[in-house]
Amino acid sequence: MGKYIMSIDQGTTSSRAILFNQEGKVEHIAQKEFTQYFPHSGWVEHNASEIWGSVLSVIAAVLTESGVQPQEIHGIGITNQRETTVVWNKKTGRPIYNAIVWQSRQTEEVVNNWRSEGLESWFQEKTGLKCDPYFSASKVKWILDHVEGAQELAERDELLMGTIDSWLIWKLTNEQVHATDYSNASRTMLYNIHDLQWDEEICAKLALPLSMLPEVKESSTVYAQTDPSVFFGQKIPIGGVAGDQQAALFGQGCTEKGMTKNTYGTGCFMLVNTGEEAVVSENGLLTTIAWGMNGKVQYALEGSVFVAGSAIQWLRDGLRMIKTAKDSELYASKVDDSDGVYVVPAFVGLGTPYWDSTARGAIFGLTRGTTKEHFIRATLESLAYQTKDVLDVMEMDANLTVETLRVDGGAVDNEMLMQFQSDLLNKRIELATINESTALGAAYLAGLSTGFWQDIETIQSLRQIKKVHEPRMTEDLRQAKYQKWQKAVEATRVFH
Ligand SMILES: Nc1ncnc2c1ncn2[C@@H]1O[C@H](COP(=O)(O)OP(=O)(O)O)[C@@H](O)[C@H]1O
Ligand SMILES: O=P(O)(O)OC[C@H](O)CO
Repeated sequence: MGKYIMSIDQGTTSSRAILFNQEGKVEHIAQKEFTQYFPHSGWVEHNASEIWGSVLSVIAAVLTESGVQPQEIHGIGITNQRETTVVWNKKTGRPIYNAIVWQSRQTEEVVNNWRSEGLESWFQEKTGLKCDPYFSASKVKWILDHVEGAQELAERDELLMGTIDSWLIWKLTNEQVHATDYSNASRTMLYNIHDLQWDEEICAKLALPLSMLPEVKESSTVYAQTDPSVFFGQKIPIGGVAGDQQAALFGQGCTEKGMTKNTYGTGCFMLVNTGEEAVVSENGLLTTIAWGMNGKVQYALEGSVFVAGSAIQWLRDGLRMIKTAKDSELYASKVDDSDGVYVVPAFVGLGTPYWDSTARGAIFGLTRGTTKEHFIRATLESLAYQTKDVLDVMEMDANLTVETLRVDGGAVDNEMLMQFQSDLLNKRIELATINESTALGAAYLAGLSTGFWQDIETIQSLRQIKKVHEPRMTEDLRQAKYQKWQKAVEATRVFH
């Protein structure tokens, strides 16, 4: 048995390869950023070949830098930015257009047409998703409509499509295997999450030949062996695949119904495990597949905050108020509160529960006494307020009370923010020793299918808690602060 599981974490701005040992600890990490293309306002694209190059280079780097031999890798887990869509030519193996990224709004018109045809609930009932450019369906449609000859090639069975996991599996197997997992399929808006099949009616509506779509497999199963010509002379099983937020849910050990995690990265993504029930949301949450394993599928409800850590980047790069994201805590801790200042960072609209793409950022409550410290604190607090917006509707829709929120992502090292989060939610906040929940989740999925770890109980026993925050705020203060936030959001939304 090999000594390590390698996770390939293909994110929106960088690719990472991480080696985990049998205790679930990080042995080594290599990371590489790649180019973001913004061809027009609101468009975001990636070069899928460059992504593949970045993945190969981090695999090489993690092995060279750690001195681990390729034959010591027991299995590979893949986790990825979700929804981002690649269409490639089966014969040449080359993408016919850039990958259209989940953040891109270039397919707004496609989606508007569907909305005006009244198809929103039709899509939602089948896929659990909102009719939005965020998901893959409008992206693949756009590529087929805009790339010359693409529709004909698709009909001649010469094109394949996939999310980034599929693209990487295809490349790692030297263009032999075209597959994806349940969690990624459930973000395409093409997959029927109840029947567990590509939805033929949706594909017909989009004129999308079913032959373009990958085979959907369990998240923890052996997909294929890597081809020795691409993976350093070795055949290594690809044993686990999941979209990054679902992988983080698994990595956080949220394997039982009601367990919830929130990831504080560029945006925030909160998922609650709803077990074998696909709960339908009344409040703008998405119903999605958490993972499929051992012949069963588990579902989750998901809420998204579009701007979270990126608001801190804005303080750093746009306003130049801080030099590093970490400095935000230093300044914010110099004051007891934001002195009535509220920042609503709706830079690209608002996600759950508002789904208001027209809203833009706003600041309230400024006085002559407002200082930089108050402003920074208010911006940090906005991450916590937006998280409360999501958690409140999540508890309502899932009909449960979340006792503990498990957190991960770049911003959780900020103790001021995490304490404020605990105070505002009136809940216990838990940080695990390993903050790499996404990569860890993919490693666990791969390790379970390849016998590196025996069962879910084994991996649960590996989880160690680094820090806990307990609520300390009075109920009156909590309510007063949150009501003010709600007013700020309301006011933001009427400004156009
Ligand atoms: N100490 C901190 N306080 C607040 N935000 C932070 C802190 N450290 C990092 N961040 C934010 O976290 C984000 C990076 O987290 P990460 O999980 O790597 O994001 P992603 O995976 O979305 O790229 C950045 O947006 C950064 O501004
Ligand atoms: O790559 P990340 O961490 O920004 O995650 C992106 C999400 O999967 C989008 O749905």
